[in-house]
Amino acid sequence: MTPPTALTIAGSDSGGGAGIQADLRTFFAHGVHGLVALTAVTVQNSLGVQGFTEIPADVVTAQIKAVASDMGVNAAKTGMLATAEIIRAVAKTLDEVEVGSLVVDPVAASMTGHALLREDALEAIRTELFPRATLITPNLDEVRLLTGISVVDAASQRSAAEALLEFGSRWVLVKGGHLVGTPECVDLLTDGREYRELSGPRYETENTHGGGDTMASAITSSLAKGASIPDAVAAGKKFIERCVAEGYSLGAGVGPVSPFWVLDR
Ligand SMILES: Nc1ncnc2c1ncn2[C@@H]1O[C@H](COP(=O)(O)OP(=O)(O)OP(=O)(O)O)[C@@H](O)[C@H]1O
Ligand SMILES: Cc1ncc(COP(=O)(O)O)c(N)n1
Repeated sequence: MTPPTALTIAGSDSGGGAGIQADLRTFFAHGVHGLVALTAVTVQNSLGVQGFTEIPADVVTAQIKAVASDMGVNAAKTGMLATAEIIRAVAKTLDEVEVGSLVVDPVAASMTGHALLREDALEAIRTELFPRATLITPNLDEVRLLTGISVVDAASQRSAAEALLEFGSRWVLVKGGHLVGTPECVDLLTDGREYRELSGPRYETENTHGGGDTMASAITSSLAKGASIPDAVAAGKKFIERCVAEGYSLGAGVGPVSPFWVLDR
């Protein structure tokens, strides 16, 4: 039987733990066929990002059109988009093709603090992509960059989610992984009417590289299969929790989260 399809519009991680590599292994783990529009080639390993080269915007557009026109896209997600020019091209192309739901993970930097977005690009994400998104999934660093709000507790997490909704996405998921010192990892999902706190244990681990990408692509996989946003996010939270719990050391720095546990099911 032909599986559902999900498209990732994102960068490559030579270390294989984040970016399109994380997305493709997550799509595979969900029984979803992964399609790719590559935006950038990064040079990175467990110690960080040494640099990146972006793909020309017209080539990003052509990749999206090629797969959307022929294979169909049940759901799409964006990750590292590198430049304002690529963001504008992606936004325009998404208006011209059918992609079902769109999850925008506003990747601005690697967890090691290296910029993955040129300076003028954040504004383009806010104005060009958020209004087209079914769901946006910022982490707390991205929330601060996008809204100026520092999330320190449940109240500021809620204020930040409300500020983010103003940019025009249907739903916002404010991920709480970076709120250290709490025994639980709480993510807040809202569309401005419904507020759902998704809470789970915080695992003591260094190996969380690719966690954001894996979460967003798990959600995108469920959307590709026809789930609602609340159901897709709840399933994504369960999936990433297990992937964080089973993250492994690789290299001298931060290891990746692991979707390999699905192979034992
Ligand atoms: N130590 C942890 N234990 C359990 N769950 C975690 C942990 N760290 C993050 N998570 C969960 O993983 C998901 C990704 O969260 P996070 O806020 O870390 O995003 P991110 O910064 O985009 O990810 P990363 O930068 O690691 O790729 C969220 O659902 C979060 O609650
Ligand atoms: C190509 C690419 N995309 C996204 C990330 C973010 O992932 P992380 O925050 O885990 O470093 C990354 N490091 N590389």
